Amino acid sequence: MSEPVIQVQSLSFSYGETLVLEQVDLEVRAGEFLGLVGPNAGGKSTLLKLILGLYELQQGYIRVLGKPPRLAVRQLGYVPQFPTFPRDFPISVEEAVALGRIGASGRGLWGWLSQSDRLAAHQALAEVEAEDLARRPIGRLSGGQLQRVLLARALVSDPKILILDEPTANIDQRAEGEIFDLLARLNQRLTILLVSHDIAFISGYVSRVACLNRTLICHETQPLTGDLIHRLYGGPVHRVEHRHA
Ligand SMILES: Nc1ncnc2c1ncn2[C@@H]1O[C@H](COP(=O)(O)OP(=O)(O)OP(=O)(O)O)[C@@H](O)[C@H]1O
Repeated sequence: MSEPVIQVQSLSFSYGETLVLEQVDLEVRAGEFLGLVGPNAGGKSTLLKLILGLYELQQGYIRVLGKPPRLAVRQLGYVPQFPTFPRDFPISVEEAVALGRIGASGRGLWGWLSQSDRLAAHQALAEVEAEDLARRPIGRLSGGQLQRVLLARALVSDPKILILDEPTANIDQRAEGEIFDLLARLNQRLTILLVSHDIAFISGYVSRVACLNRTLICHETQPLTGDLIHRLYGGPVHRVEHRHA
């Protein structure tokens, strides 16, 4: 079995008085394509942000590539649920993608783009089949095109793990299929952790599904059953046995 690249143990997290993650254990192994599913407000984005080192750990243990999250962040590519720049930001696609590299390198956001930044941006855009968009203003993209560009921005720093939060929430089914075909290809060289609401759709692509509704409800390799989905979205929340391949 391949080595674990993300290890989460006994993780609990609260916003003020509100407990949103309780005793979560999760392991992602090198080469996996793990789908993290669950109802709204189940804590999925919070778990991703803890893995990315964006939030301070309160209780429990996280290691990413064997290191505390903040020390591993440059080896992670992140596609957030909502882009962090406004759509009318006056920059080109090429510049927006290259900014992903500047963030990862620790240089200031407004450092000049070097020739190698531009080259890396073009390579990342080629990898997501969007090189033709390089000169386009970032505000003039369709939802599907913007998602590709955000994916290129996550790839530009040459990460080992790709983390995506609902990457296809606002695009049509055809564009969604194209993005997932692309992710399946990227999974040949990268570990992927992806949050989604759509269990039925992602189960055709992912190698494993973990279900989160405050606690980790399942950690499956088998197809999801109606009973499990009921427990996840409808019934009372309790932990069930984790099963590994
Ligand atoms: N910065 C914050 N401050 C306070 N509460 C927050 C914050 N971020 C999230 N929450 C709350 O924590 C809970 C879990 O939110 P989170 O975004 O992690 O869930 P999610 O499973 O990703 O939801 P969704 O599927 O709707 O995106 C929700 O009740 C949310 O309102």
